[in-house]
Amino acid sequence: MQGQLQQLHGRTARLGENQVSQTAPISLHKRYEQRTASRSCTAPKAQARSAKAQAATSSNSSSLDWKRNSSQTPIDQLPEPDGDWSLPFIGETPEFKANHWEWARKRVKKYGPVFRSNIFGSDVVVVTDFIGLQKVFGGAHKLTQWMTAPSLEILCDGMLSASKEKASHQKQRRQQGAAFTPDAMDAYLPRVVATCEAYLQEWASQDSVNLVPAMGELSFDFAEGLVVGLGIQGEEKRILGAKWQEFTKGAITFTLDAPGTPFRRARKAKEYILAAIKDRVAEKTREFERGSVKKDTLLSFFASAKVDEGDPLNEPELAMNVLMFMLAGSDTSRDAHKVLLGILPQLPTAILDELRAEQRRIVEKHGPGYSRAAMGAMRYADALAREVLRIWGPADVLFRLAKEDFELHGKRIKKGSTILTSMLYAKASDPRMSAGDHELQSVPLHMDIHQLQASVKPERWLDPHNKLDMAALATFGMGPHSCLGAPLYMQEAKVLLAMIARGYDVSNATGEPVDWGMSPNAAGGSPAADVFLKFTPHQYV
Ligand code: HEM
Repeated sequence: MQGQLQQLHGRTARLGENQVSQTAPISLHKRYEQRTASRSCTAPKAQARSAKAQAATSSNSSSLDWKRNSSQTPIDQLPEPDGDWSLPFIGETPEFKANHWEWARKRVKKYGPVFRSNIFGSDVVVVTDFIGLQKVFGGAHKLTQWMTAPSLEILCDGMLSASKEKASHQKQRRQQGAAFTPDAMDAYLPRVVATCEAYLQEWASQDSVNLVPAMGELSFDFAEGLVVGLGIQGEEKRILGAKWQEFTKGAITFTLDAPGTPFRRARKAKEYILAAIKDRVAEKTREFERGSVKKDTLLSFFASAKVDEGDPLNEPELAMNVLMFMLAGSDTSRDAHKVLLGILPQLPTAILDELRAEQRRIVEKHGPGYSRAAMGAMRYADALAREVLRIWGPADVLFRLAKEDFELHGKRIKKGSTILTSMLYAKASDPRMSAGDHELQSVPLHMDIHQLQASVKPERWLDPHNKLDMAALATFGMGPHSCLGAPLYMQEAKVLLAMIARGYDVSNATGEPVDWGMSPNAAGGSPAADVFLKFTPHQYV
């Protein structure tokens, strides 16, 4: 399901109709060479330079700050960003897709933290640090406008345009936000627990589990079950899952609506899915009419918020919202769970020991169940899940449109420019994490998934001096459009980690260390080849 709702839940997005993002996969050997290229010791000078350059940087969402022009020079006298957008169509896409870090690193060194490029057939202004992200995302609806691929807009029947204007977006967010409150999270918890239990038991009964397809099934189950709660099983579920794949594969593509095109297949798949959820939506509408609504799914919380706002319940519109929630929550979660579970066999023993020790303390205090209090006490599991998202999070790029001319790092971003925010490079160069090596080697040590001993440090999230919040992950976006589903993903991740820590050993049945590829969304995929895990029951807690 590579073609996901890229802008709603931010993976490497492809822009509209002239998006040709596939490049030839590079060989494993080549990938290794690129990864290790110029990996040398960190220069203290570079460290100091980097820390100084970003001393004022904070990614805390509370400090999201924007000002149209922070320089002394009038905007129309500022220079435009440097860079190369002379190559039309393919532009720098192959280099970007092959190795996002290296592509950004070279250009930041040459042009500074904001430069221009041509990616996926569009001229873009690239923003690569947290100062820039704060301005671009914090300035939503004023300096910048949310954007997505035309194919997706059409498939969602124009509903995504609500995200573009302040008033409609705020209203939409209020209503959608009702599905992610702490009370809503409590309502979903039993289903999350039951789903994780069932999958872990099933995986333990198998000789080995193919990581990526298994996480695809799990995430689809989470998405379908928590959003709409169809309660389907067997063949019916298999067909719906297949239709879902067709829909998401064709959601970001050329808008050519002809027989056999991905867009036509996606449109047909969408109609099938909407028909499948129609009855459940109608049932929910009747519950409202009877005044006996059972709040147990995202749909029910969202519909209640609409009623509270005095909006009449319209079944087709509810169904489209269900589709959007599922779209937002499935592939991103699959990719995040894939890394969370895939790295377990390679994690330093001390981390696994601490995870189990925390679960022992929690069970002693709260009992074996998964209550709100028990979930709240899982601070180490929470920190580990964040750390994995930080290192190899699904969203490494988001796009925005400049609504008006504004200044960034002394450059003029012109109204109408497409802005590509590199969340991956912003994290790589985050002075709270990087020792400066992001300037010297393509993958900085603090984000190197192939060197977990050095990169994974859950404790950095537990030290209040670091002042890290979810925005520091960048992977959930920042500012007014930031991910509403983050608490739901974190709940799933914590339950999975807790159950594994209490009762399973996870080993790599492939026999070789996992090759995660060049970056989370690099051409060639991540992981670069099938990974098989073995789940062995072991009563630790
Ligand atoms: C690891 C999992 C996830 C990741 C990495 C992720 C990432 C993101 C990102 C980056 C955005 C911001 C997009 C932008 O600014 O253009 C976003 C928005 C959103 N996400 Fe997620 N997401 C995840 C899971 C979920 C889940 C499980 C749901 C719900 C079922 C969800 C619902 C949403 C919604 C509704 C928005 C739109 C917010 C708005 O525009 O106001 N996400 N997500």
